[in-house]
Amino acid sequence: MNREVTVGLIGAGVMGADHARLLSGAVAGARVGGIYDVDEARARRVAQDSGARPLIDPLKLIADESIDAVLIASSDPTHEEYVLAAIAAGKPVLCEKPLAPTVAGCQRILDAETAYGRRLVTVGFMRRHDPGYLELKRALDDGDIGAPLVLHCVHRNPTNNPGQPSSNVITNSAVHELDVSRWLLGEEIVEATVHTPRPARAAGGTADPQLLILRTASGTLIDVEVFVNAGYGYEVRCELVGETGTVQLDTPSATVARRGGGTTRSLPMDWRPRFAEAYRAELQHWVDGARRANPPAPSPAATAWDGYVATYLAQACVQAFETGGPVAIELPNRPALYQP
Ligand SMILES: NC(=O)c1ccc[n+]([C@@H]2O[C@H](COP(=O)([O-])OP(=O)(O)OC[C@H]3O[C@@H](n4cnc5c(N)ncnc54)[C@H](O)[C@@H]3O)[C@@H](O)[C@H]2O)c1
Ligand SMILES: O[C@H]1[C@H](O)[C@@H](O)[C@H](O)[C@@H](O)[C@H]1O
Repeated sequence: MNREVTVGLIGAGVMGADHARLLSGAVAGARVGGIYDVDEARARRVAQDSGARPLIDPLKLIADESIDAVLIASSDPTHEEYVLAAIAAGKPVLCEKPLAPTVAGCQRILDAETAYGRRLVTVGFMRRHDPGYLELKRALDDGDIGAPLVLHCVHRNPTNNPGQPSSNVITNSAVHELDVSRWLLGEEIVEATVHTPRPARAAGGTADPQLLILRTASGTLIDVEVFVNAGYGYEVRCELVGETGTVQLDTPSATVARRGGGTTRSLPMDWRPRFAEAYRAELQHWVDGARRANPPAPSPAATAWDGYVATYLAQACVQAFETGGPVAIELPNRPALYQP
């Protein structure tokens, strides 16, 4: 296929609406053809804005002949059913993270894709397309800072479902660091411990913040402070410490104000402005892949295997949170379809 890719979108909430906006105005070679959301009014609104058709049956939308590729941005527990339907229809599918919230759900997706015999699934771990993270990876891979020793990560949201189960802080939020750390370092995480301070009052009973300490196979240590009810803004930090230097993400800010004897860099209040370029690049990369029979390699994009591993690691961290102890992690063998 070398023509325009017609995308079927499932989920028209915050992310679905943003993806529809990008596909319609900032990504070349794609259009949104149909949209489904259980909330019909939302689907209608986003469909109107992007010139798509609102549909009332998600499985028919996925199977529809006019739909070339499927984008899933519905809530976490609904991903599996839609990804499996896209694989059954033989269509490329970009699924927002997490691939599925349980390891068993991710396994069913791996089994279906392996039986299909070709990779169709991409997982929306968009940080792999962020210019800052790409530069960190380049610096490490080119030997600019020597061998990696420690990766410091901070992931803060102003507010995020106060009172949600404490495990969600890991499976829905820290899962980004679990994915991006193994991608950056190019090796697997083999041990996890989770520490919690006194919970923030704004978290409404959720254990938040949480401090994840992870160890990789070669002995690099990763610390992740994830604090999703931090109040003040949306912020993601990352510093990689190597044997001969360090490299750190800068927090992009459109302006710096100087007044009253100080400087102020503004922070966004959610992920969309912070990762705007990452979302755009992720979608462009996915659309380019869907248009060609053989997508360009190597690719930073996360496969179903990466989605499986992220959920596997998240579950190990939940176990570490619940037991208070270190949890040793041994991944199953990577199926042949996902060998590099
Ligand atoms: N990559 C990222 O940075 C990022 C950022 C935010 C959210 N996400 C992920 O994107 C997904 C959507 O998050 P959001 O922030 O847009 O949430 P949201 O609550 O704004 O939107 C979710 C939408 O899914 C719809 N929905 C619920 N059940 C459905 C079903 N069975 N079928 C179809 N639609 C259904 C809801 O009506 C809602 O409109 C989640 O999986 C989330 O984890 C990823
Ligand atoms: O679903 C969102 C999204 O993945 C964001 O990137 C993350 O910062 C939030 O914590 C999470 O709730």
